[in-house]
Amino acid sequence: MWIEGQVIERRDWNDKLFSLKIKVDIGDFKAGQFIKLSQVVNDKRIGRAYSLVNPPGCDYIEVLAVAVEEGLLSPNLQALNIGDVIDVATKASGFMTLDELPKDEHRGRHLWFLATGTAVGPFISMMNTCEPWKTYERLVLVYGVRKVEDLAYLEQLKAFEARYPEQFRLVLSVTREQYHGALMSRIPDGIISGDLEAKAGLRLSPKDSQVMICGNPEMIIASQQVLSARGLTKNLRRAPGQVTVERYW
Ligand SMILES: Cc1cc2nc3c(=O)[nH]c(=O)nc-3n(C[C@H](O)[C@H](O)[C@H](O)COP(=O)(O)OP(=O)(O)OC[C@H]3O[C@@H](n4cnc5c(N)ncnc54)[C@H](O)[C@@H]3O)c2cc1C
Repeated sequence: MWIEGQVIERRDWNDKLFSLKIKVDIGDFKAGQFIKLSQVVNDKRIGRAYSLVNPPGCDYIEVLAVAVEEGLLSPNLQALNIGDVIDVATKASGFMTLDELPKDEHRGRHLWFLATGTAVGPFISMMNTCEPWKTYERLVLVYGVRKVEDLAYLEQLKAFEARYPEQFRLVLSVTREQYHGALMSRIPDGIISGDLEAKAGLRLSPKDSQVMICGNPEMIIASQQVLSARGLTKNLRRAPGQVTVERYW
C-alpha cells in the first residue's frame, strides 16, 4: 500500500548524493528500519528500500540516497524538488534494529556501527534515540567513503562527538583522498591492520563487542570474514552472536 508524501526539504551533499525530507505519516517504526519509496515508471511500479535517517516520532521521513547511474528509481528521486510528491509505503520494515541485539549476558559493552556510503543513515537514526547511549558503555561509528565530498551529515556526527566525548568515537575512512584524522583504508583492511581499533581506542572482541554492519556487499562480506577470524559470530535470534548485517544490494 502506498501513500503520497510531499518533499519538504532537500540537501545535496555532492552531485550524486542527496537527502530528502518527505512529509508523510508512516506511523511508528524502529530506528534502523527502512521505508519503500515508489513511482510508476513507464506503466510499471518501481519500489525501492531506503533507510530512515530520522528517529521515530517525527512528522516527516528523511532518507539519504545516491543517484545510481542508469538506476530505475534513484535518479528520479534526485530530480525531486520541494513540493513534489512521491509514493511512500505505509509501513517501515527491517530487522537491523537495536532490539534485535542480544540481551543480558550476551549484550556486550561496546556497540560498533560499520557503514559505507548511504548506510550511515540508519545509524544516525539510532544515535538520535536514547537507546544506544543508555545501553552501551561505548559507541563507535566507522563511516567509510571514497572521497571527502561523500561524507554526509558530518556536522551532526561531530556534534555527537562533542556531546558524548567519553562514550562516542567517530572513525572516518576516506579511501581515495587524504582527510585530516581519517583512515585511508577500506574498513576490513583497517580492522586487519589494527588502525581502526587504534582510532576507536577499543578492541573488537567476542566478549565486549556488538557490531552492526550496513552498506555495500563487498565490505560486509570482507568485514564478516575478518570478524569471524577474531571469534565474532553472526547474531541470530536462536543463537546470540556479535555481528548483525544489512545489505543494500
Ligand atoms: C534494506 C535496504 C535499505 C536501503 N537503503 C538505502 C538508502 O538508505 N540509501 C540508498 O541510496 N540506497 C538504499 N538502498 C538501495 C536502494 O533500495 C536502491 O537499490 C538504490 O536506490 C538503487 O535503485 P535504482 O532503482 O535507482 O537502481 P537499480 O536499477 O535498482 O540498480 C541497483 C544497483 O545500484 C547500485 N546501488 C544500489 N544502492 C546503492 C547505494 N546505496 N550506493 C551505491 N550503489 C548502490 C548497486 O550496484 C545495485 O546493484 C537500500 C536497499 C536495501 C535492500
